[in-house]
Amino acid sequence: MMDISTLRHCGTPVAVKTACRRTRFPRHQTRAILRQHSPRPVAQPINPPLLRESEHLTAWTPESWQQFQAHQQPNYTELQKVTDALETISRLPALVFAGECRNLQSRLAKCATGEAFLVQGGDCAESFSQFSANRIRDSFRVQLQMALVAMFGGGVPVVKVGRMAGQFAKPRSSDTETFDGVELPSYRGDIINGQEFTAEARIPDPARMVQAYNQSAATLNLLRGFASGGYASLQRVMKWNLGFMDSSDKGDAYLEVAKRVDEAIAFMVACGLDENTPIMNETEFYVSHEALLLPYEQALTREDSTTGLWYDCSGHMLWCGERTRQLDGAHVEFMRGIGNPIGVKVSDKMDGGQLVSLVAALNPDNVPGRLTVIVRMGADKVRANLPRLIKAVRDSGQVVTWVCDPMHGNTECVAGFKTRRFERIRAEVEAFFDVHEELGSVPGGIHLEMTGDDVTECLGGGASVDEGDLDSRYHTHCDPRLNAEQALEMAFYVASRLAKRKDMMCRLSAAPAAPIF
Ligand SMILES: O=C[C@H](O)[C@H](O)COP(=O)(O)O
Ligand SMILES: C=C(OP(=O)(O)O)C(=O)O
Repeated sequence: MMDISTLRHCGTPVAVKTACRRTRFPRHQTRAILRQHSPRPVAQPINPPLLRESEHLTAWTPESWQQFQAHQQPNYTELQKVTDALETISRLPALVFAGECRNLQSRLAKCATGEAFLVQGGDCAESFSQFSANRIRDSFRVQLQMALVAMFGGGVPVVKVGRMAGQFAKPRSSDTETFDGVELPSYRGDIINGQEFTAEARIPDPARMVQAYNQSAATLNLLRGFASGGYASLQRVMKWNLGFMDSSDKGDAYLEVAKRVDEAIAFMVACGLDENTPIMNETEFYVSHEALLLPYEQALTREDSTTGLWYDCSGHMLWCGERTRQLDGAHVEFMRGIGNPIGVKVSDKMDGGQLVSLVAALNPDNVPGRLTVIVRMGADKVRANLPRLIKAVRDSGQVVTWVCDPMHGNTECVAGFKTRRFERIRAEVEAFFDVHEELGSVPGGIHLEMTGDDVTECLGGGASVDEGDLDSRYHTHCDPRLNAEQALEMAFYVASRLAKRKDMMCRLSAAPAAPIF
């Protein structure tokens, strides 16, 4: 894999140019590589005025967010019940360990440099009614398949992070929903209120936080079992295919990859590889969710006895949504103080200066892997808007992991259903890779709303879900998810782009080094 150290063999910018010419790189890619690797001032301090703007972010405690405006929070009416639920949760065990969060952060640092790739996916909104071991298994299984496809095809390690075991709270565009002339408070996720369209269900119920905690604990328990108990063993890759994909194109394509992996493993075993090593039988799987419901997140924030840092132990990675990422808001205040790796969602509404300020507030020590910027702009907007964000962050010397969420900017309403077209989703991923290729920056991962179920929520793809199919298996509690086949199709596309990137880097590193003198 090409990284800065391999490029050093190419020597000066002139030598890089020569190497690029020898390997017949298109001119724009040569320019991009030069930009990436020519000497540049070491991390400049962020604009002083921006630093001054965020000076209020100094003393942090797990509850300091309460002094700032918190958007998208429920209006609980029974305050004693809120206190009781939060007290209960704060006495319950942490769901994740700080050491696991640190491991994930080091993996995400590799995604920032192109030495690994993040595949983050799962439900838009986990729900109490659809909670089942089979669903957890199927979601985990399709994420394993995607990782295998991306790793085998793209030649990079894949970091697997589920939107699972805590993805219960939803930010909404409007506080109310109207149906048949009846207006009710919006559904905000099962951790807050019920999806049924009745006045009673829509009342925020604090006891739901305890139920969400319990469901997260059970989900995580099962995921840990699958990850380390043999289910994820590389010798089972042929068995990961989901039954309903047996006769599909993508299912067949997956089996082809699995067969080749199987053959490669047989060869390595013949060479003396020990089949019983953990690397063959276990996998790392992390969980993440949007840290939206701040009282719940605070109740799970614990001091790590090893480092003295505070970790939000509700999940390994937490992110701040597009609607709650205000620099002077409560969510940013909360997120800046936790030790977990964190993410921030960013649309085309973000400008370069704002992003630089936000990154500085959330990752003032510029720690690689600490901050993932999850870009969600819509297929049409990425080419026009992402370059200025990448350049602003790069010029300020900040290190972030760039990830593409091709779901949230591509939602539309068709035949009364919120849906997304696979072709638009893929177009956004394509634009994301293209922009990074042009700028010489690193596409670090993908973030998807997806499920292991055979749902019909997103249109198109090889599975050819069309408008008439939407109402047949539309089960999401909030936004439309890719079904297993569509998710796998996306993994094949990502693998092709990773392979292209790797090939580009290899050709460059293989070019004869220019003479040093
Ligand atoms: O998942 C993201 C948001 O919660 C969701 O897109 C909001 O949907 P809305 O615009 O229908 O409120
Ligand atoms: C609400 C979400 O995304 P965004 O903040 O990007 O709208 C989400 O990922 O669930």
